[in-house]
Amino acid sequence: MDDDTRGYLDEVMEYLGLKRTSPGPDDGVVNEEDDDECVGGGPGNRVVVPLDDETVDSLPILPLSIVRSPEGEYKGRLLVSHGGIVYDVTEFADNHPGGKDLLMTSVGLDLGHFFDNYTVHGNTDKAATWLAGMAIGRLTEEDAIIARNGTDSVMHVERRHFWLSKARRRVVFVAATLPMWMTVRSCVRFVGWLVPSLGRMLARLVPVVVPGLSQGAEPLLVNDYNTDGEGSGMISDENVPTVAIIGGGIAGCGTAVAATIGISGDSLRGTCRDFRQRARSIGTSEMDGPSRAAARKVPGAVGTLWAADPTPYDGSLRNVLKKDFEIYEKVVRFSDKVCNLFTFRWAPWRRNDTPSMYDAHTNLGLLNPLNVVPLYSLYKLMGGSELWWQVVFTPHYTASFLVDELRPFPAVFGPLIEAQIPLLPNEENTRSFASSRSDKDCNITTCQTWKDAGKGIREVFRMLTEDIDLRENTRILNVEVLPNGKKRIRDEYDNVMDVDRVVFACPANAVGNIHKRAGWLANTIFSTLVYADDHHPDSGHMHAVIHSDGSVIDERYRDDCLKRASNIVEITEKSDGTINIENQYNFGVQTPGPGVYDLPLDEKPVMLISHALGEGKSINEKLVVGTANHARAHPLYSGWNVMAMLSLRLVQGRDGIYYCSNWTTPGNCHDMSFLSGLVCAHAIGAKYPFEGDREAKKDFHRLRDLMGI
Ligand code: HEM
Repeated sequence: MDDDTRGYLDEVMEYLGLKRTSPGPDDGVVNEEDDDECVGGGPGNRVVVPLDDETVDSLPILPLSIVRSPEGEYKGRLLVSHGGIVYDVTEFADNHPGGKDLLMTSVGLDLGHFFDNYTVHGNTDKAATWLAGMAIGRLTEEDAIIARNGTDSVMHVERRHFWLSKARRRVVFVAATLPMWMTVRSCVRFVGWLVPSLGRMLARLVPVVVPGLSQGAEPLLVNDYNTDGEGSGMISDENVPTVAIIGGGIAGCGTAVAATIGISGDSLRGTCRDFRQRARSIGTSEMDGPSRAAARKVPGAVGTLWAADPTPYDGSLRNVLKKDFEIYEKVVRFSDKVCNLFTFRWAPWRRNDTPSMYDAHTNLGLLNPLNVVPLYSLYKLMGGSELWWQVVFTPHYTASFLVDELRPFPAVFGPLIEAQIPLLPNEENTRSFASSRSDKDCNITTCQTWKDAGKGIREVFRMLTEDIDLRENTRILNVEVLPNGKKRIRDEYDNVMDVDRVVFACPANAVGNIHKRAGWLANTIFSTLVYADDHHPDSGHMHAVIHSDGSVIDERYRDDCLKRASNIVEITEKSDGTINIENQYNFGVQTPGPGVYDLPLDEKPVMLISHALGEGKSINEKLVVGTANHARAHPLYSGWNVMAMLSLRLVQGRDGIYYCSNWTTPGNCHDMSFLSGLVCAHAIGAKYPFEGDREAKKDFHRLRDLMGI
């Protein structure tokens, strides 16, 4: 890799918040230092707790059976082990930045597996030093090995689902009562419209939030902050209304931009404070470029597929698995018809509406059974083969969502995703044409804007965070509601700030430990959300390697793929009979920054982000720029998550606290997350900033409807 390319990759890495690190467990990087242990403190380091020999020797030896007590609790204490030392994490559980639910997953188990797969723990020395203060005993050498070897992803997933199923039992109850609460809210709003003071009083009596009327759920108005008493609308600097946004991903930026740009005159104005928990979410790896190739090496499904190109050719999987493609097409058509029926797409006033990701769950769409019936079940019911699902559907969309468990995706998802990242390309969802760069170019309709993404991402982030008091890499410890209605925010450096509204734009589990008084209902919702890592915590799709080693692509397709594919997916059968989905994001095509985009195709440097390398493959360590970890980045689009997302309206705005982010939307895309931020800002009093675009505004209102605010 030449210096320019390395410099550019470094810049992209820094910008995306990715780290130059040691790799994850299964990422195939040939790295002599892989086994070296170092104390937590650098990005991606293994977590080694700083306990000296004397302290370790003074710890009592405990039998493994104590750590591994049923459900992990020993006499009400939560115990874990790590490197042969036993830690009591009972008090820490309520302060764990990743949330109590995730920590509970590890109780009774060894932390090595968790720290390897949630590499955030090695980014600083916090986890290591905090653990040091919690050591209470040690295991014998044999027990330490048993503990480590006995903690794997199977055990992890089992435990995680034990806690998830507890939350699910509760959320079913909440979701079942949702229609009743929605009726109550509407009645109270109607009363509030007639007699505002009576509406406010009633809103205080019901246990769910009524937008605009419950305490804290009213929009902030400039006049409330008018200090000169003359009604001139002037705001003094001290008295300006403030909003704290916790989480600096695309959703947090959405709130920020609307709260600063979209607000003028008659509504909220003023500073907006963004506590960036991490600089991770902006521009992560969901970018889709012009097209995507897949080479499959699984018996019965040998062939290739240019996903955006329907043209039949010898060896195309469209021919090899023709029957399954036809079945899938029928499923999509069926789902489309049912969804259209519920969403009134057939009605004259909706005929010109553009397709929308938000439609499915709005208005009567809520009653559509395909919101909860999985697409997979319909496909299987209609005779589709497991092979096609594993070799075509899952890899194709894993490359988009970085979620390799797609069976829970609801059937409404079929037509929605076909409109955007089609497996069944046609004239409406794909354009195929000769571009100035290649006569073979195929473009997926939604993906053309990415051509300038390298430059664009920087510019977009700068613009979104303009005029904002930005605190990067600052953890928020606590949000407390004060008697005067203000929210007091305390960060890890003991800074304290009182604000009028708070917007959480971070992963669901993390909210609970920051907002300790969120209440039973909110906590039930936070606990229900299921993410990709809850199914496959150690799969290669949680760990990315950024590099320029083109040899990882089968040489038969290498040149073509590097020039024109946004993703390259290779599916192989592993020696244990399971299927491996290797995914390379081709950054050379996806986010070619200034100076790279315009290069002739055969002069472009190789810029790849690899996931789940196939057996026997490796990446030359010298060509590696860094790694990334996707834990807690990708919620699943599942019936459970839809239930939680729809129920969230019952707590949105309580005490002036709102929630946005991917888990508050039906799906997992940057545009939805961004819009969720705008929706929260709007509930707080900001105007929708893109008034001119009618279709976009319709989607904004659809998402408002879904989020219930
Ligand atoms: C009991 C031992 C654990 C300790 C001492 C611990 C400690 C920490 C610390 C210090 C952080 C913040 C890191 C930073 O700011 O640099 C963190 C974040 C996190 N932890 Fe843990 N952790 C533990 C267990 C777990 C487990 C078992 C999981 C997953 C199953 C987990 C998942 C997470 C996640 C996802 C975050 C990131 C939260 C966010 O940024 O939104 N942790 N943990």
